[in-house]
Formats: sequence, C-alpha cells, structure tokens
Amino acid sequence: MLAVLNNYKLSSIDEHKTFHTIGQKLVTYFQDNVNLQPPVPTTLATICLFDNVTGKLRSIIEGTEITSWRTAASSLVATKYLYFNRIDKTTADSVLAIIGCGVQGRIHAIGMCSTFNISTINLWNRTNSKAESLAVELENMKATFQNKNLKIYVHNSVGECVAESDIIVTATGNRTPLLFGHMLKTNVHINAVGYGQTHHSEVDGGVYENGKIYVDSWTGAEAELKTLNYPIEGEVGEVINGVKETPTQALTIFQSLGMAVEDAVVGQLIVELYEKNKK
Ligand SMILES: NC(=O)C1=CN([C@@H]2O[C@H](COP(=O)(O)OP(=O)(O)OC[C@H]3O[C@@H](n4cnc5c(N)ncnc54)[C@H](O)[C@@H]3O)[C@@H](O)[C@H]2O)C=CC1
Ligand SMILES: O=C([O-])C1=[NH+]CCC1
Repeated sequence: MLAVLNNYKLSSIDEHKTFHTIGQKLVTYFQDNVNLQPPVPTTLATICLFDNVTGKLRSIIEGTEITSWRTAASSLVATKYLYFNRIDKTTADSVLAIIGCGVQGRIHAIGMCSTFNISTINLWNRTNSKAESLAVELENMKATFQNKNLKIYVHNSVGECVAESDIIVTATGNRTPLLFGHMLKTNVHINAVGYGQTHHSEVDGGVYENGKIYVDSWTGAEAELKTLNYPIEGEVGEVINGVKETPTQALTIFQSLGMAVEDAVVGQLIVELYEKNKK
C-alpha cells in the first residue's frame, strides 16, 4: 500500500508548516498467531517513510498499533457522518454490536464508547471467552466512556447480538457471511471491517442489496471490491465535503478497505513528534 501526499498540514506539530510524505505499509495477516505462547497479533504491519525529494528511506515505523487505531478512527468518522448525522440526536440512545472481539473489535468498542453516546454494547466472538474478556475490560473502563451507564452483554449467536443494535461492526476473518438481512432491525449502520475471502465476505449479499454502500476510497474499491456486485454510493469523504448528500435511507454500510494515506500521515506525525521531543 503506497501513498504520496503533498501540501498538507499537521496542526498539532506546526500549523504553518506544509508536509509532503511518501509512505508505504507492509501488512500481513496470520490467523494462527493467536495460538502461539505468548500470542502474537494476527495483523502485523510496518510503515516506511521516504524522503520526498530523493526517495531515500527515511524511517521504518512499527505499524501494528497504528493500523488498529486508524482503522477504528475511519469507522468512527463513517458512523458519525452516515449514522449519527441522519438520526434525531436528542432522542438518540444507540446500541452497538461488535462481531469479532479481536484487536479490531476491541479498539472499535473502546473508540465508539469513548466518542458516542452508546447505551448498550452487544458482543459476539467465535470463542466466547474472548468476548467475555472484552466485556470485563469495558466494564472497568466505563468511567471514561460518554455513557457511564453503559450496559454490556455477551451473546451466543450473531443474530441475538445484532437484533436490537443500531450500529454494527464486523471484524472477523470469516470467509463466508455471518450477517444476514433478516437479523437486522431498521435504521442500522454497519462498519464492515474484516477481510476474509474478500473484503465483503462477512456480510451477506442481501444486506448490500438493500443498503447504501460507502467506501473509504474509490481507488481502493476499484481494486479490492471487483467482486461486490452492488453499486457503491460514494466515499465517506464525499459525504463530509458535501459532494454527496447525507444518506437518509435506513441501512448504510461503510465498507472499510484501509487506506495507505492514513498510515502515512500517522507515521509522519509520529516521526515529527519523535524529532521534536529529541531536541
Ligand atoms: N479494513 C481495514 O482497514 C482492516 C481490516 N482488518 C481485518 O480485520 C479483521 C480482524 O483483524 P484483527 O482484529 O486484527 O484480527 P484478530 O485475529 O485479532 O481478531 C479476529 C477475531 O475474529 C474471530 N474470527 C477469526 N476468524 C473467524 C471466523 N472464521 N469466523 C468467526 N470469527 C472469526 C477471532 O476469534 C478473533 O477474535 C481481519 O480480517 C483483518 O484482515 C485489519 C486491519 C485493517
Ligand atoms: O488497510 C489495512 O491495513 C488492511 N486492510 C485489510 C487488512 C489490513
């Protein structure tokens, strides 16, 4: 995944300076890593930054943690613009479902509950004990969440987990659909994050058929969603910029692909912070 970005600002570093970045991320996904002792993350990443004048390698950054946070951050932005902007916020009492409680499921749960007024979180994982562990961790973090009275439930089936949920995150490596239309209530937003056989493996075609699909990047979608046989409405960025209207339809899907620009910019920020603190 290669990114070239010119003329952008990192206001937390210097609001007047303009940055130029060439970055590349290498990412691997080895599902059996969880069975090692001690376990190793299944998704591992390394980010390289290159000098934009000479092309010379400038920094190599451990990118696993960056991948987790930037992926959850994209889903948070998508949820804000595709879901929270279409509902009546005064009566909003949103219920979140996390399908797959690994690294991504955990970070999405923490990010969503820290950012939005989530009253209930429903958890499901193939191995139930992992969902139970996340439930304990979230219980201990409640004081830091927007809604301090958050209710946390662990479910034995995906259907039970999503039945009352408004916002759903799918973050498994499942190669066949787990989420079907008949399981969903109306007015739901889905963040489809996991990569199985394809990016759209976790969600059944019937859900895509009845929903409005948004992506992080058209370029990514052209390469990585060739087998998705349903129309894509637009990029989340196009909704943010007002090029596309905020959806009013009840079912929206953010098909998360992951963008190299996210990794390159966060990588650049970390290098700048490192160099600033060295001085
Ligand atoms: N869209 C994006 O930008 C990104 C997507 N991903 C993808 O998200 C998914 C999750 O990544 P991580 O949380 O890092 O992995 P992880 O291995 O930490 O978590 C995956 C969870 O899903 C469960 N799971 C795995 N295979 C399953 C299956 N066949 N059926 C049901 N449950 C299953 C596991 O029990 C585990 O708890 C992966 O497919 C990964 O490739 C990861 C990073 C970025
Ligand atoms: O953007 C990314 O890092 C990934 N997308 C799918 C798996 C990892």
